[in-house]
Amino acid sequence: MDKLVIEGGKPLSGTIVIQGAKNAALPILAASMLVEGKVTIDHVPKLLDIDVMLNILRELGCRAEHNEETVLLDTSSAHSSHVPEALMRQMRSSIFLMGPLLARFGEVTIYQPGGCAIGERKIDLHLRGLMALGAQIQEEGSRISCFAKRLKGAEVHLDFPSVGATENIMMAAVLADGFTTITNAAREPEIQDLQRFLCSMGAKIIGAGTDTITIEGVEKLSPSRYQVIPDRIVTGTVMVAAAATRGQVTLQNTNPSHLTSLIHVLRRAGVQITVDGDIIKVGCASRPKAIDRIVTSPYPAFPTDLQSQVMVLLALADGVSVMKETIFEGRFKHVDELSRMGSDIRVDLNAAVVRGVSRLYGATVEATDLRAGAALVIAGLAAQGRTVVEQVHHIDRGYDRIETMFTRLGARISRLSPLP
Ligand SMILES: CC(=O)N[C@H]1[C@@H](OP(=O)(O)OP(=O)(O)OC[C@H]2O[C@@H](n3ccc(=O)[nH]c3=O)[C@H](O)[C@@H]2O)O[C@H](CO)[C@@H](O)[C@@H]1O
Ligand SMILES: C=C(OP(=O)(O)O)C(=O)O
Repeated sequence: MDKLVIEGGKPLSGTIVIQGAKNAALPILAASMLVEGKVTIDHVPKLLDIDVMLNILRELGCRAEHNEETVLLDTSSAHSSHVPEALMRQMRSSIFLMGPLLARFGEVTIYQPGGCAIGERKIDLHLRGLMALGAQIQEEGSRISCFAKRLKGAEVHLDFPSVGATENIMMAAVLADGFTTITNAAREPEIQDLQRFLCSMGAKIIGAGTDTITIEGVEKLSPSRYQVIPDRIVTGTVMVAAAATRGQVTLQNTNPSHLTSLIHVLRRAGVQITVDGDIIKVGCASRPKAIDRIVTSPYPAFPTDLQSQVMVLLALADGVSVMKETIFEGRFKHVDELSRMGSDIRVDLNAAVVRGVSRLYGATVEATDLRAGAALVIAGLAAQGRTVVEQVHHIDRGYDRIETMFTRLGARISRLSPLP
């Protein structure tokens, strides 16, 4: 298992170009199964989760290459609608194959998806959405089989604005007969990106980015070339790292409008942020200020995927902050690890009370999930002394060589891999 070794205490400085968004690229790659032919997707980051998605697509019979940041897919040779359990279990996003395979083949067999242990993460909203479109679903243990000769447009109301369920239902409805309306849909930028990709192939969808999405089913889609949006969570991670190390960083290829809630929080903490087109500049010369209340909620509110990273900044802030996590019940696992580094954080149910300390100290810590791991890297960069972050494979799910990214900004960070 790889480890990251960080010699902390050095302010980050320099310029960085932000990678394409994992959470946009994954559903877009799955949605490519809706079309027969050659699809090109640009700005796809080199990540473990992307490798898993491409392996699943190959297993289904597609040809897939990932050169630099471009994925070339040929879906015309796809012959299977059965995703093997071992691949399903490698990540949560394997669930995105359900809607497209059902729409294309009239049947799909999948298994309960795997992924980081950040909560129970049911898939009931995905299944109920597909049933509303006319799918018959059989569940036997972790195996889930769905059938529908042709899906039929319907009104689907989500009890909770689930990102993945919204995307799965959109993808299934694109080739359904008639109109589908999704109400209480999630509004994340990645959903808008999926709509743009599907429309580039000839789908008829409006409303992504609002809570009502309307899809008019079409007979067939045509292959296209598409570029995914910048990763707002990686952007946010670098912004917080710049602030926590009291550095000065310029981020290129960002979409600041996707980060309004984070920018607001960082400015309240006293971090200087300037925005110019797709460039964000972050600077922090003095100790950040505490923030009395941050609550994670669906977009456009503060994202759960940045909760752990911002907690590191607040752990170093002047005063007491409170962070409430409302999306995933198991997303405070970084707290125990941060306490090894000298933080003072108490968790009470879904709230963390963070008493800022003037300094964190290097320690050996474990990345328990993707964003918890990113938070520990930020803590290591800001801390005095050496930090070793273990279980780096979690971080590799979402960051394209995080050590290279931070080395470019002057950090002293390297990866230790076990000898083969
Ligand atoms: C690949 C991707 O885009 N991942 C993101 C996506 O995950 P994901 O799509 O899995 O997140 P959801 O929005 O679906 O989940 C939010 C909440 O709804 C619950 N739920 C979800 C589906 C369902 O059928 N039943 C149910 O109860 C989940 O357990 C969770 O408590 O949105 C999350 C919330 O912004 C982000 O943290 C993830 O980074
Ligand atoms: C939780 C995340 O991703 P996933 O839904 O793929 O587990 C994340 O990106 O922080």
